Amino acid sequence: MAPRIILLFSGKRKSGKDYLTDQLQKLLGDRCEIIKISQPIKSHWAKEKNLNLNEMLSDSEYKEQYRLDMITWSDEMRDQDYGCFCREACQNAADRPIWIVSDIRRKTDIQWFTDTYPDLIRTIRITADEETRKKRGYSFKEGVDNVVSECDLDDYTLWDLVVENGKGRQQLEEQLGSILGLLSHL
Ligand SMILES: Nc1ncnc2c1ncn2[C@@H]1O[C@H](COP(=O)(O)OP(=O)(O)OP(=O)(O)O)[C@@H](O)[C@H]1O
Ligand SMILES: C[C@@](O)(CCOP(=O)(O)O)CC(=O)O
Repeated sequence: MAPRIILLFSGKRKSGKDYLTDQLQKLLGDRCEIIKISQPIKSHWAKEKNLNLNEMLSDSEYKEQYRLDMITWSDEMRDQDYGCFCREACQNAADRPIWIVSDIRRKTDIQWFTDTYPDLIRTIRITADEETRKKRGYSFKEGVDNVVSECDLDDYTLWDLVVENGKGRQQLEEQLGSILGLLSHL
């Protein structure tokens, strides 16, 4: 079964992309599949450097030591083929009607999904104020927080939905309800 809808989630570090997409998955159960574009990047890096892949995929501090190197390496790969990680992540995804891509970071990510799955794409931006993100473990890092990886979608305005997940956030049920609204035609 090919996906019937693909939700693309974007947001700055510690805005809550993994948190909200995990909660959404709990609600949707086996109707949905979470896809991470960073999965093939982290897998490659974990193999190369003999690292703990599960820790790399979690929200722990562990992955932060390697973020800068992973950005540099993955951008070199994208320069040759901007869709390489999107494609690999989707190839490994289960056949489920709803795909949730939890880490859209670049305009080229949106372009690849829109070109590959026309009409199925909905884009969601998660926002959170800096103070809240800092409480969740964010601290500014040169070469990480001021480069394309974090900033390319700052000036993107065509979101289907923006979900506030900082100080002004609604209850979780309301946040999830607004996202479910994008699936109402299914
Ligand atoms: N609405 C929320 N309520 C409670 N805790 C939250 C909420 N949103 C996020 N968090 C917590 O904040 C931390 C960071 O969130 P999360 O890992 O989802 O961010 P992220 O955007 O995926 O970050 P990164 O880009 O660094 O992977 C996690 O420990 C998560 O549980
Ligand atoms: C290297 C990178 O994929 C790390 C993403 O880690 P995370 O989604 O923040 O867990 C970021 C990027 O692709 O620019």
